[in-house]
Amino acid sequence: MSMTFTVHAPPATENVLKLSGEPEFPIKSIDWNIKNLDEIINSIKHSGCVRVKGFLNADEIAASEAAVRPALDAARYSSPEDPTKRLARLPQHCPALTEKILTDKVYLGVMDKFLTIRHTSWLGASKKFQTEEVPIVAMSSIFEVGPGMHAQDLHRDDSIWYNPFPAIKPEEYQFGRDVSISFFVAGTRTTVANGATKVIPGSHLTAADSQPDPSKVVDAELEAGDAFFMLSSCYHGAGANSTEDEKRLVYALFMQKAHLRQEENFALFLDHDLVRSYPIDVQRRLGYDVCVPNLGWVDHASPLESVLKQKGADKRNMPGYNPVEGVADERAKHSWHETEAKALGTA
Ligand SMILES: O=C(O)CCC(=O)C(=O)O
Ligand SMILES: [Fe+2]
Repeated sequence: MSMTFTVHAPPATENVLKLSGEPEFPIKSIDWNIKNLDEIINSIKHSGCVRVKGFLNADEIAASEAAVRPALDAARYSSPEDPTKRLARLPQHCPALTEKILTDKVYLGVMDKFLTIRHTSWLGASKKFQTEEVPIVAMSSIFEVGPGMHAQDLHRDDSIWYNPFPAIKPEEYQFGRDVSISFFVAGTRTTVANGATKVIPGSHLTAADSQPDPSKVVDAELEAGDAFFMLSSCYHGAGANSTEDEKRLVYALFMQKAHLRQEENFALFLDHDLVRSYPIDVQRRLGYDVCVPNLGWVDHASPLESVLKQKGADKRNMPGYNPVEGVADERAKHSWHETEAKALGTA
């Protein structure tokens, strides 16, 4: 969640956990190139966050910055007290980075593991009806934090979804508890001095309404090109940029469960031709498909078909709301374009 706070966080006691040997909730650093995702997934389950090394190579770091630089330079600070530039719409400002992230096997593998939703219900007494949906993008952001920027208050990015969760022990963590994962990619090196994100590892295990303990804050410093996964229930906040002249550039692309309202309202703003220029699976992840069985439709069809006019893109078994085999209705015998679109004169 993008937040600008004028109230300063209480002074943080940095890295206190490191004083007594191995911290209970370490922020592990894991190579992007790993074959098996378990280490990343288990680290996130346990500590709430993990650093992943080398997500972008030097060329990709430079190309991403070149893509966003004109818009960043044109943006203004909202006030002298807030020397941070924040751009929304990463899919518009930086399509190559957006596509790289949204097709990356590690990114999707982690997101799908924590945020896939499953549901069972019944149609009548005999037809069991099971659905499953992968997560979609929650929000995107490009932020460049300038010298003099104050620290953010510690916060949870997922408070926007009213998710109520009780306090648990690390071994009690169940997939499904979290509704969103925050994901940052460092465009420049992030350090304590230039305001690297401050995180309370392990705070995802505390109850939703519990206060953060600033004495447990750890600095999640990153090299340029590194990425940082963090459960959105983890308390965190930008550090203060106390440098004379360093700007901290970070890209964010968060994911959320697909049945919740998207944090960033892409559909009301992104140009349809821009969205269509992405591979269809990326379009789905951007939220331009229905969440099965039937959430988010337009004209009773997936927006991929009815809005973006991509014939045959509706991935559901049937275009009408009737996803159970053997209970087809009349509409299900035809594709959306053969029926509704013709009637509307849009086919
Ligand atoms: O600047 C950062 O490192 C974190 C920003 C953040 O947490 C937010 O804007 O919600
Ligand atoms: Fe945040």
